[in-house]
Amino acid sequence: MASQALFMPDAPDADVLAVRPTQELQSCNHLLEDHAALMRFHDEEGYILLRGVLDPVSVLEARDAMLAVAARHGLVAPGDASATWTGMAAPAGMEESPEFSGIARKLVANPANAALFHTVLGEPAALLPIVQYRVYPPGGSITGIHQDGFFSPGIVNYRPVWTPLTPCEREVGGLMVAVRQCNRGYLHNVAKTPSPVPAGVIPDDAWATTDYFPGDVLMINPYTPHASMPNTSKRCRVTLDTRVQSATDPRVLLAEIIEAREDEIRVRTSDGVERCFRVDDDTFIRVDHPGVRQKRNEYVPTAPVGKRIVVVFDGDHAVTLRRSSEN
Ligand SMILES: O=C(O)CCC(=O)C(=O)O
Ligand SMILES: [Fe+2]
Repeated sequence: MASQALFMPDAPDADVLAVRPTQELQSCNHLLEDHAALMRFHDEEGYILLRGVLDPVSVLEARDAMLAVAARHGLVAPGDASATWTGMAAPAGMEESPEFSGIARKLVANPANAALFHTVLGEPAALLPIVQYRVYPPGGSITGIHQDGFFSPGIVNYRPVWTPLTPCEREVGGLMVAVRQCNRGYLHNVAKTPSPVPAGVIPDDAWATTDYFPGDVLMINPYTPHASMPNTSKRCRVTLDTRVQSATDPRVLLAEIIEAREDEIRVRTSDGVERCFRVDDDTFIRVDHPGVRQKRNEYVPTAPVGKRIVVVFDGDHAVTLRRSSEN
C-alpha cells in the first residue's frame, strides 16, 4: 500500500460541509467473538462500530463529569443531562482543558470496558496518552476531513476510541467516515500546509454515518478519512476520543522534556524514568501546532525543558513527537 501522501499544489481542498453521507455505518457486534473477522472488517471497511458495549454506569459517570465542566462554563444548565445548549459560546481549546482530567482514564480502566478493549485489541489494553474532550454547541466546531495516521505515524498495536456520552443523532454532528478508503495510502496534500485532503479524491458515495448512542464505540482505521458533521440540533455534542494501546508493548508515552536536540531528545516519563530517543528526518515533529509538521533543525526552540510531550517510539527511534493532550 502506498503510504506517501499526495502532492497536488493546484488542487482545491475538499469541503467538509459539502459532504452528504449516503451510507449507514454497520454494527460489528456480531464479530466480537471472532477476532480475525473483526480485523478483516476493520482492514477492508476501515472502521469498527460497536453498539452499547461500554459499561452503562461508567458512561453516565463520564457524561456527568463532562457536563459538570460544561455547566461551569455556562454551556448547559447544571444537572441537565440532555445537554441542551444555553446559547453561551464555548471557550477556545476546551478539548484539552485540564478540567476534564481523568475522565477518559476512568472510563478505560472500568473492568468491563477494559475487557472489551482487550477483546478488540486481542491483548490487554492500556490508555494511550492522547485524549480530546468535545462539548460542541450547535453551530460550533467542525472537524475537517483527515486520516489519523497521517498526523500520528508509527503507532502500532493501538485503536482509537470515539465515544458519544449523550445521544448523538446525526443532526448533533457526530463523525462521518469514508468507508473502504483505507487501502489507498495517505490522501493528505503535502503541497499545502497543514496538508488538507484535496477535493475529488474521496468518492462522494463513500461517506457513511449513523445515529450514535451512549455505550457505543467507534474505532477508525488510521488510514480512514473521517470528519465531523455540523451540529444543527439544540443540544451540545458531548463526546470524547481517546486511544487504547497494547499494555505489554506500548509505543506511546507521555513525558517531560529534559533536553531537546536536533538528533536526540531526552525525556522523563510520568514514572520518573529517563529515556532518550533518536531524532532524524523520519521523525514526524509537531510539538508546537497540532497539525503543522516542524523541521528537526527548527523545532528545538519550541521544545523547552519541562514541556510535556507525547513520544511515539520504535525502540530508541522517535517516530513522532507531538504536543501533549493527555488528560
Ligand atoms: O470528534 C471529532 O470531531 C473528531 C474525532 C476524531 O477525529 C478522532 O477521534 O479521530
Ligand atoms: Fe481523527
